[in-house]
Amino acid sequence: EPHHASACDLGDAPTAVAWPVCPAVCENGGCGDRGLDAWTHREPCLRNPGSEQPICVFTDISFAGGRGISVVTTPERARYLASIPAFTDPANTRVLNPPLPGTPEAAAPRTKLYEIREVPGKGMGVVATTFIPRGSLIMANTASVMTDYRAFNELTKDQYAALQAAAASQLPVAHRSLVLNLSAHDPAAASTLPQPELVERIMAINSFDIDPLSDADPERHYSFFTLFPDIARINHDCRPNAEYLFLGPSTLAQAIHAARDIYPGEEISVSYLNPLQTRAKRAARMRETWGFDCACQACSLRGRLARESDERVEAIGWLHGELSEWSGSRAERSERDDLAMAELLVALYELERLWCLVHEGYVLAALAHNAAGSAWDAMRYARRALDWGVPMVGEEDEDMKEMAKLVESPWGHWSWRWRRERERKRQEQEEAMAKRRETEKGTAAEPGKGRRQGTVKRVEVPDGPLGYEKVREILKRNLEKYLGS
Ligand SMILES: C[S@@+](CC[C@H](N)C(=O)[O-])C[C@H]1O[C@@H](n2cnc3c(N)ncnc32)[C@H](O)[C@@H]1O
Repeated sequence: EPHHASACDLGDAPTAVAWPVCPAVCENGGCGDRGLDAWTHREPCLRNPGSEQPICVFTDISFAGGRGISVVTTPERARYLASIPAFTDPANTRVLNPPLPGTPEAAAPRTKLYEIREVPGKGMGVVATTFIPRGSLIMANTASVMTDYRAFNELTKDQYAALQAAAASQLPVAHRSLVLNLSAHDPAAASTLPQPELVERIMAINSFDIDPLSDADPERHYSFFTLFPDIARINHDCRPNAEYLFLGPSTLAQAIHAARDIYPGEEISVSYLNPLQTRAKRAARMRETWGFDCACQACSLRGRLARESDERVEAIGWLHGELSEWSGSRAERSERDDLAMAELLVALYELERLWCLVHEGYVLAALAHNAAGSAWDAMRYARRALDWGVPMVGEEDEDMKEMAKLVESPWGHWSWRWRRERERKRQEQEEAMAKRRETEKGTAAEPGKGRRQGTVKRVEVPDGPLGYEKVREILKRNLEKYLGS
């Protein structure tokens, strides 16, 4: 049962519906709380019995240069959100978004990278109008409507749909119409469905899972279902030419970067699902979660070409797993095998046209080269990993940070001559143990004895042809295991 009580001091902002307001927001110091004052609207609120906190709609119409944002969440989280740089430093978000349709900014002349228009068989889509080089920022959007997963867990569907509708309706008018015009699959939906149902549908079709609070969040990793309305016009492709990247608490924005060079007239695409799955798995997932059949080039391959693509996807998965492993099983393999596997991995990403993921191959190739003591090759791959990877996953990504360190000094990186170092440490440990045993026996160790005296056992690198054959053999063995045939 939602609480029915009088409103807190919430101003006279228009909402689409008359709302019961939960007094807990005020009782707990909410309305007088400076953290919550940052929000221009703090209603409506709903709370079911057993829930610790109400869930309310918090809107800040001044966010991102007057574009606005609405968040369906608890007062505690709203207070926290209001303290992050996206809110406290307005300069961060002022010029991030494309101008809102119908505003004077939209009419002003400017260089456009894309247009939003009908794409046959897909509804609306985003099409490049100029050459967009790989790595370029294509567009960015601050969040419009964010729904805390807590709302899905603690409220009924009718309740959270009502809050989401209020969230959309409290946005400034040009922004609100941008949101309400998004795809609801059925063009008649906007005029036939009640507002809560329409907004719920728009949110379901167009939103991303975002974790904006990350480490600083007291409850950590609580996701928000988040709408970025311009980005929401980008259609899916299993081999996309662009990738999305959440820019974090500094802006609460999502960015789209080109994963490869994009030419005028090409549709800009992202992948809605993990592209590293076989065609059948991708198709099943697409049907199940999105309700449409993907007709992208990779999904339209036939016969042998389709089988080869699936095999490459499986091989990428296996090679990636093996080359990410830094333990005993890797030590059993030779450095040469690692290098051949890394080269193969990079080639497979390229053949599969997985431009949004190829940096992962470069990362593993850089580490494999460094582990084999080949510093310059390692640096070359690490540079490529950064060049391709940073626009896709950001500088703060752990792999990218690792590559930045490797580029600076391959020799000081943990992966440098990994097998040899591992063996040296193992020997040192053995010698220390032996010495301890000696001492325990009461036999005084002679000076210098038991210490390492340049006796590092080098790992043997087998001679003979560097084996593509051998890698094929390993691959085949493991793929059989993996594929079961
Ligand atoms: C986030 S929206 C993308 C923009 C949408 N086309 C529009 O008109 O606003 C997602 C919806 O677009 C359509 N869509 C996206 N990618 C598609 C594709 N590759 N083929 C067919 N329809 C697609 C589906 O209806 C999907 O539910």
